[in-house]
Amino acid sequence: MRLRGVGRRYGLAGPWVLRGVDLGLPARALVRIEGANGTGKSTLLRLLAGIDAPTEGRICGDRPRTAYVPERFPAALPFTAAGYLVHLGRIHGLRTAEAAGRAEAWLTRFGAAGHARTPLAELSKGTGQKVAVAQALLAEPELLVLDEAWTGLDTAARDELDRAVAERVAAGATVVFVDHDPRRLAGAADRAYRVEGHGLVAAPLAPAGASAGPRVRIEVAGPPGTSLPAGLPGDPAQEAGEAGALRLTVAAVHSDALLSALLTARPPWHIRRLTPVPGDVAVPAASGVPVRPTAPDEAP
Ligand SMILES: Nc1ncnc2c1ncn2[C@@H]1O[C@H](COP(=O)(O)OP(=O)(O)OP(=O)(O)O)[C@@H](O)[C@H]1O
Repeated sequence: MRLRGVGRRYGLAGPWVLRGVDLGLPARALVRIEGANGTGKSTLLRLLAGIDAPTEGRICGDRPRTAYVPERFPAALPFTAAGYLVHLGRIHGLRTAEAAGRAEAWLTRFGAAGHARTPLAELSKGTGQKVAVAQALLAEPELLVLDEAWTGLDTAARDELDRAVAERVAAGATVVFVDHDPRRLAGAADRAYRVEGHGLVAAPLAPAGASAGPRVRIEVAGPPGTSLPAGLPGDPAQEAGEAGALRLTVAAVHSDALLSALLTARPPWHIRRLTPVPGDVAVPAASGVPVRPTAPDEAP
């Protein structure tokens, strides 16, 4: 999908918010959009998500299966949390039982399973945001558009969303996000753009002075004569490890997806050790990966 010469203004004679925007969205990419307040970030995301149309210009190519987390969640809808997720899952083409299973799984991942039967209107802002994020993730979209989706989430849920984003990208999806925190997924983004002067300009991937985020080292060993699979999540740096092992260094946000890819490779790779890179800030707890590293200095 590609935006060509896209412009958007509100009202017949309103000022242009965006103009002449050209943007291609590659597969398997994490794309950050930044910019000052009111410059048009949400406008751009709504166009990308397909819930708004350009005033001029075109969006070309086949629309990927798309899911979107808006800046404001419409909490007044007459559903329970689980009912809403199943309804959205059905809209995304899932069977009811499958949608219900995914709804339960995502609510559990975000620590909101206890609110499955709570009406949306009675949810706290943070729990409502977990539901908003879950509705987008359960669709396993090819294009995931996140407008300040981390806002209002507790620390554990923010980390979980980081991991879910990395998993989506590892699965080949494109994730486009806006977040007020310049450190959000720093070190993991593949491209960054700033909305400026009604257009898009390339932005540095990690702003000067911002942390590149915690990293982990993973010592792996493959069957003799096997080389590392191509296209691994997080594009890990490689160096020789101990006793014929390979030492991979990757942003911690990609570690779950990387471990999964290695363990499910054919033939599978053996994980010998996982350690945080000294000097980086704390590594988020790994989840959903059927391996526990055995080193005494393993990540928490
Ligand atoms: N539905 C709308 N009708 C009229 N004007 C709108 C509408 N949506 C956005 N705008 C205007 O378009 C401009 C860009 O808004 P937008 O929300 O896209 O910016 P933003 O960069 O996401 O802002 P913020 O950082 O504050 O979230 C603003 O001047 C805003 O008032």
